[in-house]
Amino acid sequence: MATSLDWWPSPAKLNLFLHINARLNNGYHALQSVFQLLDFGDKLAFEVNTSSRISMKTPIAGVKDVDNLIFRAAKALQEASNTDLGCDIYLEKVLPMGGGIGGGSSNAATTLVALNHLWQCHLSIDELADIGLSLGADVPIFVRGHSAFAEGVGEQITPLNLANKYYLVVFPGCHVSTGEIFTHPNLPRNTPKIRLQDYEFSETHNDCQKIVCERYPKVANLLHWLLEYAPSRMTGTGACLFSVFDTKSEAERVLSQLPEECTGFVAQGVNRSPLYAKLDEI
Ligand SMILES: C[C@@](CO)(OP(=O)(O)O)[C@H](O)COP(=O)(O)OP(=O)(O)OC[C@H]1O[C@@H](n2ccc(N)nc2=O)[C@H](O)[C@@H]1O
Ligand SMILES: Nc1ncnc2c1ncn2[C@@H]1O[C@H](COP(=O)(O)OP(=O)(O)O)[C@@H](O)[C@H]1O
Repeated sequence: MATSLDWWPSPAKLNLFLHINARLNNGYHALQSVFQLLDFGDKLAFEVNTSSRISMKTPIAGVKDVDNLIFRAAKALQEASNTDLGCDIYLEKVLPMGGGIGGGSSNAATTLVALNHLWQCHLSIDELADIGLSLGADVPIFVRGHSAFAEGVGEQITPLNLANKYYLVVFPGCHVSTGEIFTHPNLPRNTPKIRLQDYEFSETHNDCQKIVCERYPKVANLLHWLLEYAPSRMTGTGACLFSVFDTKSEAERVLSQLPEECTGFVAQGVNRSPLYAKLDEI
């Protein structure tokens, strides 16, 4: 690995709630959710070359480079901007994959925003968000870089200023496929829409949680355990769970007592993505 790489943050998100309002004709589902960005995540570094070659220097085990959302994002930007430039890409992965904390989508967004700057493509945020949506429903949120209320399949976004709570995020040690949950016959699919101004954590829920708990006892047991300490819920389609705290020390105390088979981290909720704090520094 090169000696001094310039790292770009790729933060995690939580779905503080997830209501499924309808099944759409294309098989997707209309949702409402609050996306809370966190001050914790993966890191990416890019070394620009003039050969137009895009190369993953730190491949992800089990994910082919052509399927890696980072590679796909770089390729999509190369095509959209007509640049002749390429890059070597380094990834420091800390977020569990398929955990509902958006690691892959965030990696794609960081790649789009960083390379737009490094390749001097001058695409607007709207253009980057459109490219992002073609890669995954959650990518536009990370491109726009603000905690948000989301509707539709996640593309209708209203930025939000949320209280900067501390979150204990726990990975129960099992992966849940998003497709598996959305195709389940018993998934609730007609939760009435709420108005953004009526949003309160305690008045909302995650429509995927019951099915995931039924199919994955590890998730159910861990949720039961966490609820003894703090308000707790599943994020996205799982399998990660989170608990909400007012102070970092309370969250860290519960982290230190986690059952052995789980891993977790404590992060603060942030309204603005650390990705944009990095851009500001440049
Ligand atoms: C529901 C969320 C909330 O954050 O779950 P997580 O993936 O984070 O757990 C996401 O929007 C997920 O987005 P993403 O993970 O990009 O999903 P995609 O790859 O686009 O879709 C995987 C599959 O899930 C189903 N799907 C996904 C999103 C959606 N709004 N309706 C769906 O029915 C479709 O069957 C699709 O084929
Ligand atoms: N750079 C990447 N990081 C994580 N996952 C990726 C990446 N590229 C492709 N994937 C694929 O996307 C899937 C979902 O990943 P991720 O976004 O981390 O989970 P989730 O959508 O549940 O939050 C992974 O299981 C993996 O197969």
